[in-house]
Amino acid sequence: MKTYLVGGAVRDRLLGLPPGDRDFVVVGETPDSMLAAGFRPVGRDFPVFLHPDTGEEHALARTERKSAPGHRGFVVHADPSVTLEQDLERRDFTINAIAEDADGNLVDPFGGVRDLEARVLRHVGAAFVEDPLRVLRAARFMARFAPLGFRVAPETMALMQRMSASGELSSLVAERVWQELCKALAAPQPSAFLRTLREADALAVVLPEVDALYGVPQRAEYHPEIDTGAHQELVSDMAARLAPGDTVVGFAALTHDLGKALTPKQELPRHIGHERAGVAPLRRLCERLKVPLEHRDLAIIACREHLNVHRMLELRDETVLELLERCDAFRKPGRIEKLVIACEADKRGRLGLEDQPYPQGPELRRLHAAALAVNARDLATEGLDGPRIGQALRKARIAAIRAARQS
Ligand SMILES: Nc1ccn([C@@H]2O[C@H](COP(=O)(O)OP(=O)(O)OP(=O)(O)O)[C@@H](O)[C@H]2O)c(=O)n1
Repeated sequence: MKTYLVGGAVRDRLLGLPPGDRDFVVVGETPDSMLAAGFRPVGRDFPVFLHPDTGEEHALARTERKSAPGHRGFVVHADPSVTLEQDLERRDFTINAIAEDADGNLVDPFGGVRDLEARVLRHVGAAFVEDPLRVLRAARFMARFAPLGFRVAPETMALMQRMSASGELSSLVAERVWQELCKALAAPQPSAFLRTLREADALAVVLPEVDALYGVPQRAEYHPEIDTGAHQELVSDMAARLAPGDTVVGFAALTHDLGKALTPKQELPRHIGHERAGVAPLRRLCERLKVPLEHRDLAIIACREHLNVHRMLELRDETVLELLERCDAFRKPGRIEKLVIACEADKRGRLGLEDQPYPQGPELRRLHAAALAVNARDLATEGLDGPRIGQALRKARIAAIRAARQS
């Protein structure tokens, strides 16, 4: 059986990055011969099989990689006469179209190694347009590789712009768009995802709520020299630095200021009420992309509460308790930590404040712990019951917060 390692595993090893999943391409086989060799099929539309021992994915060489409406992946036709080169020719980027045989020899007909060395993301050929998701893939590869010095080749960017103009991006299914956004948020530089999509005229199609922040001025005392769009880029990169790989924090950081596109664009914008105004566009985005509940819930809390967290040190004890209650922190303990990191990214994602500490974080955690130390069971043993327990619990928790503040 002629089997080659392809795609991300070869690319990442050549870049000296830690190896991820290994994908293989198999030449000259049919679904029946794969089954006869003990491989297990994956799904119905994909001629992909799992190795009986390693469980690694082996795809039959194919000449079509179209995404079809309603399909999560490709509609493909396996054909044993398809050569390795024909398969590689239909792939997205030259750096993803390098194959390696079992002896470690590279097969690189489209100059992938040269482009890796030159740090260029270049499409392989005309088949690039077969899958509009590739515009988003380019952007998420930039989120990962821009810190290594990568740029998109001008001819590839021109092609991406034509793909955006064709209107095909709006046919992408939500799950595929969300998956690329998530991979970008898990990468070291999510801002490169946003910038690449903007340059390709695609951000307004796939994330119009995020795109709407560009051109909206920031509050003068923050950084008047950049707009709200640039602020969300800085905040997203800071979140990736503070919580690497945490897409729940990353999504909250990205979307916390969506309301600023809706608050009046005065000469000295103060964006009063943007934290409440942002919830509606955020919910719309989450519904459209079928964002998982964990991501959605934290993003809504961060959107609504980020100003309260910033003001935390000045808040009254009652207001601190309300903030903690609104965060649902008593039921989901990890959430307060993530909220604090998203808010810290907001604060430190401002020019000149990158290395400043964020005292609200440790303080909020400390008060949260003090409030949590009081529980309803303690009060029940004091003979209280029913609605009076709720009131007493509130009072006792406010007292605990007050005591912790003074200690
Ligand atoms: N729309 C797509 C999706 C995938 N591929 C090809 O299939 C390979 C595997 O895809 P995937 O696992 O999504 O990406 P990787 O490149 O492996 O990157 P990573 O694992 O880092 O996500 C890619 O390298 C690329 O050659 C493609 O050409 N077009």
